[in-house]
Amino acid sequence: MQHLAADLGQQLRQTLAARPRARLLLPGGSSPQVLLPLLREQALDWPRIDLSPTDERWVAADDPHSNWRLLQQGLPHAHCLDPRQDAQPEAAALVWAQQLETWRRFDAVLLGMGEDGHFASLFPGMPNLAAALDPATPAGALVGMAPSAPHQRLSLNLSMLCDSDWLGLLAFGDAKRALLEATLSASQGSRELPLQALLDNAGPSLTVYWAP
Ligand SMILES: O=C1O[C@H](COP(=O)(O)O)[C@@H](O)[C@H](O)[C@H]1O
Repeated sequence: MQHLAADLGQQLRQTLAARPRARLLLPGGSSPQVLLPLLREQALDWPRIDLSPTDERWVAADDPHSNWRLLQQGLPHAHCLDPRQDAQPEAAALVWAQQLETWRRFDAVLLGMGEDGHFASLFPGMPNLAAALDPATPAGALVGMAPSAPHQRLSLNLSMLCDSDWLGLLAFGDAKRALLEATLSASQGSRELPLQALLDNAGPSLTVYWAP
């Protein structure tokens, strides 16, 4: 995890040496909980860093399940954009994506994954999954649906998430490792498993950070 924090820190420092602001996307869920304190210790001019979650659960901003809340509390000196840009999820997704449009191309995007092969809030079996994983779909955000509560989500699509100078995937535990290895050795082309689409599309530009 120290290695990941150092790599992200270096990428952000390089960006801030060249430009006024750096743009960073981080995952929510449980995985970043170990990373955030290490990242906060990096020598970075945090007020010049714009941060957004890769996806958000459709709950109140102060709900314990909120990814925005997790990031905002973990990196309090960064400027963390709340995806809840409207009272309705569809409109919120639209406005959130419009705001992120002004940030692209991102400087660093770190993704998390689930044992079911989802990343961000792009879950297997979701009705609008095929379009969300199609690299030909314009970069944007959508309303996602998780199989477990909280069900309703906002998520950036594959095109948006991969539009970054630095792309990482954080995974903990043996089950995620086994899924990654099986997916990497599977034949390319199937987009039924979101993770497969990510690995196919990102190719060698994606660095996987695994920890037990
Ligand atoms: O629901 C989510 O799941 C993934 C993976 O979460 P984890 O708890 O297994 O690390 C996460 O990347 C995503 O941001 C989150 O909303």
